[in-house]
Amino acid sequence: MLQDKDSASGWTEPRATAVLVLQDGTVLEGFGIGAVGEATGEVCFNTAMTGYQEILTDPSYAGQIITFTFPHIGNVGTNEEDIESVNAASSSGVRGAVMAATVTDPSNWRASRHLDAWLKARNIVGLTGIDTRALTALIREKGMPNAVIAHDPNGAFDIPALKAKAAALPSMDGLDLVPMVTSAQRFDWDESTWTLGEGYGKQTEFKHHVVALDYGVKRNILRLLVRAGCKVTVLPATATAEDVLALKPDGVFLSNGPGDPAATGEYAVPVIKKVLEEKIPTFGICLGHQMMSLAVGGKTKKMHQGHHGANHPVKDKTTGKVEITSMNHGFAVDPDSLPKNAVETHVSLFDGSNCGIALTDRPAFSVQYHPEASPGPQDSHYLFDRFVKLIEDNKAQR
Ligand SMILES: NC(=O)CC[C@H](N)C(=O)O
Repeated sequence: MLQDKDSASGWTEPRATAVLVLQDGTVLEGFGIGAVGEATGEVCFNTAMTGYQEILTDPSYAGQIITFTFPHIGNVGTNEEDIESVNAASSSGVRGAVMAATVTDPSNWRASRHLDAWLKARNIVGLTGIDTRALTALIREKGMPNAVIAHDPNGAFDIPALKAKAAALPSMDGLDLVPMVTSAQRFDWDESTWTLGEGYGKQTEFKHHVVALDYGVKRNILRLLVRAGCKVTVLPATATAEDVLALKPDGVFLSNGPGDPAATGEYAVPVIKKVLEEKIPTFGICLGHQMMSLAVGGKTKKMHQGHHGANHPVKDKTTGKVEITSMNHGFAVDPDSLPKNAVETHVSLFDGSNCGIALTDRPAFSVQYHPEASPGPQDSHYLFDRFVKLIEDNKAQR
């Protein structure tokens, strides 16, 4: 895509204004959108056909560049509501966005901003106009590569330097990225600060108090906990077991988040172990699920291409029901590593990987997927009721 004038016809091929340079030296040239500059990360593909704004604000994507397999991204613009990060810290998630088609002007009654301006404001470097099918095929074959994404309106790229930079990036294996996105301090989640949808009316009376350990929590999880009747206190990922217990919670929620669960587990697992020892009802999602598994002695492993999409069928082995779920994970719990007191409750019908556990000797369970993300659309919301039931049963026993 170099600028090259054909003097006979006067035709000019446009100059590339953005590039994606993979660790293996592959260079993909296209057009820049969003933030100008360079960003680095692990490239994963997301197959969701809707929800790009939720995806781009999910703190679990910290340290990653997303390539969308759906070609038309951005055509409904962006709005003030479909945001999953909960504060300034957690909004520094995804590093880059790769899209097939040129982003058109927004056409939607909810749109308040063009994706271009919105990406700029969130410091996300974007690239359009590349063959995302080929990139996805490459990821399927070779696994998720590290890469540098660069956007320069003048198209001046030092390709050898970018290649060297991409090749030198550390693997996601072993990276604790939670400090980038966790809340700096404790706060009580207040629904009224957000524009609420139907059924999400402001709660003024709460039946239960839940402490949410924030490893990069998504907003809709907090909203659904509130809708289920819980007052939610959010604690930073570095909170100690004493910090949690001092609040005398009826339940503890372990959030989703970025990076390698084993790395974050170094400081989070002792806290989770203590919470489980105290028999406090506990519910974990995604990174929370992985770290609950680590806390009972299980192991996690890096996946080849991960699961990122909104059409993943999961079977609840306790009811036999299949739900269509949203997923975003690059690590998975090894079911063979689980101890006897951790029963596998959910499995992926795509590849049989573990999607959930329940403890037999503690009021605790967790899932690998995102029950709050509603692709089913509400197939998995029952998990929030399951959590509240655990809390209620636990209260009744005391
Ligand atoms: N969404 C998440 O919580 C992701 C968990 C973890 N970072 C993974 O990639 O597997």
